[in-house]
Amino acid sequence: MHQPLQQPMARILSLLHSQTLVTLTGVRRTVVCRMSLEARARELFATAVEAVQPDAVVRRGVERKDDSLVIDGRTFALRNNLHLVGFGKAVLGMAAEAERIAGDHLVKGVISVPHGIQETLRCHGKSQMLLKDNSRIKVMEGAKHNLPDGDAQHAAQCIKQLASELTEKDLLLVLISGGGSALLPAPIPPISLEEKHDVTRRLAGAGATIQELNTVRRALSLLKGGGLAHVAHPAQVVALILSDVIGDPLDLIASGPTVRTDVWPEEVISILQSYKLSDSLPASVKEVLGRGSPRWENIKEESAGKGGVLNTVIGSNSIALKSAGRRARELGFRPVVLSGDVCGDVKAVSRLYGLLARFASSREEPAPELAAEMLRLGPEVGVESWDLCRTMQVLDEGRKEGWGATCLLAGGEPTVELTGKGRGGRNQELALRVGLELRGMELPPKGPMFLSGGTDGQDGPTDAAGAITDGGLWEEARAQGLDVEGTLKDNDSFTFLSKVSGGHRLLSPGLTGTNVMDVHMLLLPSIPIRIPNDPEADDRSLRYM
Ligand SMILES: Nc1ncnc2c1ncn2[C@@H]1O[C@H](COP(=O)(O)OP(=O)(O)OP(=O)(O)O)[C@@H](O)[C@H]1O
Ligand SMILES: O=C(O)[C@H](O)CO
Repeated sequence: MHQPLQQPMARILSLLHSQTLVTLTGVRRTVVCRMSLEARARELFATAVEAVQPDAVVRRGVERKDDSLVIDGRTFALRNNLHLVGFGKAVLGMAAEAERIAGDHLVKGVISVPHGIQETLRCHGKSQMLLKDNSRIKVMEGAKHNLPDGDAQHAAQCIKQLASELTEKDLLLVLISGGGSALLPAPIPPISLEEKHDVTRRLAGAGATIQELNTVRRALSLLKGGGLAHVAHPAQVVALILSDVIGDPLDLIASGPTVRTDVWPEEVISILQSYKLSDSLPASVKEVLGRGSPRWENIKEESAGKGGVLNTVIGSNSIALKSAGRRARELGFRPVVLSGDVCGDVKAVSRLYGLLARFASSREEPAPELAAEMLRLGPEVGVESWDLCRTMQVLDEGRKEGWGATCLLAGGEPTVELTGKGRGGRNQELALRVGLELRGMELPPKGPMFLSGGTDGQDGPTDAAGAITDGGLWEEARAQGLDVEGTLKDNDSFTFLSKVSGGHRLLSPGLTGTNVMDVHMLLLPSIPIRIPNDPEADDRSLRYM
C-alpha cells in the first residue's frame, strides 16, 4: 500500500508524464493511442528483426572511406585485393551489401548458403538480399534441412581453395552467421562426411548444447576452430559475424573458423562420454582425437596488421532488443531489457514471465514470496540475479508511481523437452505456457500480453515464428473444446494455436533472412494508482495505451 506522503508525488509524476506526452510527441502519440496492444507487439517484433537484417548490419558495420574500409575502428586499404567468403543462413544478404560497398575492389568470392534460399528470398521480394547477375561472388547452396551434405562439403572445399591462394597483399572478408557449421563441413581425413555427421547428429539428438556440439565439431574439422584463418595466412582476415549464440562467443558461432581455438581431446572425449557416445565412435574419429592438438600457430588474433585476424560481431540479439526498446518508447512504453541470455526449459522460463507479470500488475505491494521465487528461477534460465533485481526495481517504481505502460524485453534461446510427436516450436510453446500463467489476470488492453518469436521467422518445423498470448487463452481454448494439457504433453503448440480463435495469435512473418535467436516481449499496461477520492484514478492507465 502507498504511504499517504507518497501519493502527491505519484500524482505529480503522473501529471508530468501526461504533459510530456502532449508537448513532445503529441502527434505521434495520438496515432499510437489508437494502436492495439497486439498491433504494437507485432510492430515491435518487426522492428527487432529489421534491425538485424543482414544488409543493414553490414551497412552499419562496414564504412567505405575513399579507397579503404573502416571496420570496428580499424582501416583496411583497398587495392583491388579484396576477397570474400561466407557461410551461414544470413550470409547471402550480407554478401550482397558487402559487394555494393566494396565495388570493383572485390576480386572474387564464394559463399555457402542454405539450399533454396535464393528462390525463397526472390519469392519474398527481398531483392536487396540477392547478388546481382554479374556478381563476382559465387553462390553455392547446400546443407538441406540444416544438415551437412555433399554440396556443402564442395562449397567448403571451394572456400578453402580461395583462402589458400591469398598472399600477404590480400584482404579476406569472412561473412559468418548461424547455420555456418553445417554449411562448412571439412572433416579431417580419414574421417568421412557421413561419419562426422553421424557423431554430431547423435550428440544433438541426445540433447547436447551448442557449446558441446561445436566443441566436438571443431576437433574434427580442418576449417573450424581457426582453421580457415590458418589456411588464409598470410592474408589479412576480417570476419563479420552475425551472432546466433547466447553471449556472442566468437569461438562457437558457426564453430569459429576464424578464431584460433586449442583443441583438448580430453575435453572432447569427456563430452562424448557424457552422452554415452565414446564407445561407438568410428575408428577414424578415434584416430584424429588421438593425435592431440594440431592447431594453428600462425594466427595473430585481434591484430590488424598483415596476416592478422579481426573478428567482429556486427549483429546480435542485443542489437535487436535495443532497437525494439527504442521503438517501444515511441509507441508509449517504458522499455526495460531483462536479459539477452534467456535459456533453459520453457516451463521455467514461462513461470518467470508469469511471475514478472503478476509482480508488475499487482495493485498492492507484491508478496515477498513472489520476488523470492523469481530470484530462485532466474539463474535456472540464464537471467542473472542482478538483472532480475534491476528489473523488479523498475517495475516496482512504475507500479508505485504510475509511470505508464512497460515493455519488458528479453532474448535468448530456451529449450523444449520433446515428449510428444505434435507440431510446434519453442517460441509457440513458451507463448502458450505464458498465456496459461497469465490466466485470471486482466485481459488486454488493461492486462498483460506476451510475445515470443524466432527472429529467423521459423519456429521449429512450422510456418510460424512464434505467438502472442494473454490471460484469455485458457478460456478461449476451453470455449472451443481444445485440450490444453494434451497439447503440451504432445508438444503440439502449432496445431493448438492454429485453432484457437482462428489462429490469430500466431506470429507468421515468413522467413526473415536473418537469425539472432529469439525475442520475448511482455507488454504491461499501466495500473491505476489508488488515490482516494480521485475520480480519474481508473482512467489514468488508459491514457498511456
Ligand atoms: N513439436 C515441437 N514443439 C516444441 N518445440 C519443438 C518441436 N519440434 C521441434 N522443437 C524445437 O525446435 C528447435 C529447432 O528449431 P529450429 O528449427 O527453429 O532450429 P533452431 O535451433 O532455431 O536453429 P537455428 O539456430 O538455425 O535457427 C529444437 O530446439 C526443438 O527442440
Ligand atoms: O552454425 C552453428 O554452429 C550454429 O548456428 C551456432 O552458430
